[in-house]
Formats: sequence, structure tokens, C-alpha cells
Amino acid sequence: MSRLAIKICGLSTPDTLDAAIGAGASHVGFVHFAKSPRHVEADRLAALLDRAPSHVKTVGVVVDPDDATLDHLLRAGRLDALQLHGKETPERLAAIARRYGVAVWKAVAVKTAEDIRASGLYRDVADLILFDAKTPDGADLPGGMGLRFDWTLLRDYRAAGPWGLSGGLDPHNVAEAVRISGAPLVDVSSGVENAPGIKDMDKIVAFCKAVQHI
Ligand SMILES: O=C(O)c1ccccc1N[C@@H]1O[C@H](COP(=O)(O)O)[C@@H](O)[C@H]1O
Repeated sequence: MSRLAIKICGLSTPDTLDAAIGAGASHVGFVHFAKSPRHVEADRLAALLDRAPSHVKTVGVVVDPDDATLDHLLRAGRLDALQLHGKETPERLAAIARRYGVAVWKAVAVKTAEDIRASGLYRDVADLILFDAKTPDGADLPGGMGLRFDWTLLRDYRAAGPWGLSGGLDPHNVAEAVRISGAPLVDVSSGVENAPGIKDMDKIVAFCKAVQHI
């Protein structure tokens, strides 16, 4: 068991979900965004959520979702948190938290120090801030592209609440990422895949082991 929280994200099959849980992930994430190669529909999500034991937190990753999308998604089963990965405002986060009673995470796209500072806007409404690399203008996805940002930008970050690091992490670089950033939670998707959307169980295990040895 690691003192750091580990989120394995973009899971879409029972065997890779089981691998993440077996390897000691504290959080498992499921992407519900049609443009993503990791998109899971609500009925498939329901079957996956049924497999997650209660000590493992389940996170739904969504991008600028409307209420109809969230109504549908949250009927699938136990989602402990929603990771809002679009351009959601603090007011929208607060409204989602009120309406659904789940934890709300805000993914903040980072390229410069100003992006880190601007995350303060969400301090009072987000249950967790997830710093992720900014994807290129015009990209289909706002995350899940295996891109990383300059982790030294987080060196002097004084967190007012829970936070995590995401973007381009893999079994080989996660220890350095934690050493530089001091992140208490690490989140990975592409770095434990063989191709977009195809998770590799050995890489999932290697990632968890790398974090557990920090
Ligand atoms: O993975 C996706 O396809 C995705 C789609 C829409 C929003 C976010 C998405 N991914 C999340 O981005 C981070 C970083 O991923 P990576 O490790 O750099 O591939 C992670 O939370 C993904 O789940």
C-alpha cells in the first residue's frame, strides 16, 4: 500500500480494472466523452463499477457535461467523484456538487505558472484540483494525450486543499515527477497503454509499484 494516492484512468475492461485494483490503485477512472478512445457508455460503466470494492474510489471523467449527461451517467452506479476536464466554471462545479452530491474534481490545464495561480479560482468549490498538461489548440481531447508539463512549476505550490498531478506520467518518470512536484496523488492513462485506449496490465502494475517504492 502506498502513502501516495494512485489513480489509474481511462479503464474500460474488467481485466484491466481488476489489474489496477489488485496492484493497489486507490482511485480508478472512467472516461465518458464520445471523442475519446477510452469512452465508456453508461451500461458498460455500470458493469465496471460493480467490480470496484468500496475502498477504491471511482471517478467519472467528463468534459463540459450538461445535466442530462450527468443524470444518465450517475444512474450507472457508485461514482465517488466527477473529474471535470473541460472549461467548467467554479459556478458550474458548485451547481454539480449541489445537484449530485458527489465530490467534484477540477482538471486544470497547465502550460505556465499563471495556469497554476489561476487554479485558485476553484479553491472553494473543487474537492480536488488535478493539474494536467494543456493539450494543443484544436486537439480533439483536453487530456489523455500523454503530454506532460514542466513539473517544476509546482515546486512552490502551496495547496489549500487536495490536489494531484496528471499528464504524461508513466512507470519510468512518475518517481521523478513526485520528487519535483511533491504531488500527493498521481494520475495516469496513456502511460499504461499499448495504444490509445488499450491498457496494458503489466504497465499498470509497474506504475503502481513505481509509486509504492517512492
Ligand atoms: O483519456 C481521455 O481520452 C480523456 C478524454 C477527455 C478528458 C480527459 C481524458 N483523459 C485524462 O487526462 C489525464 C491525463 O492523461 P495521460 O496520462 O496524459 O494520458 C488523465 O486524467 C486522463 O484520464
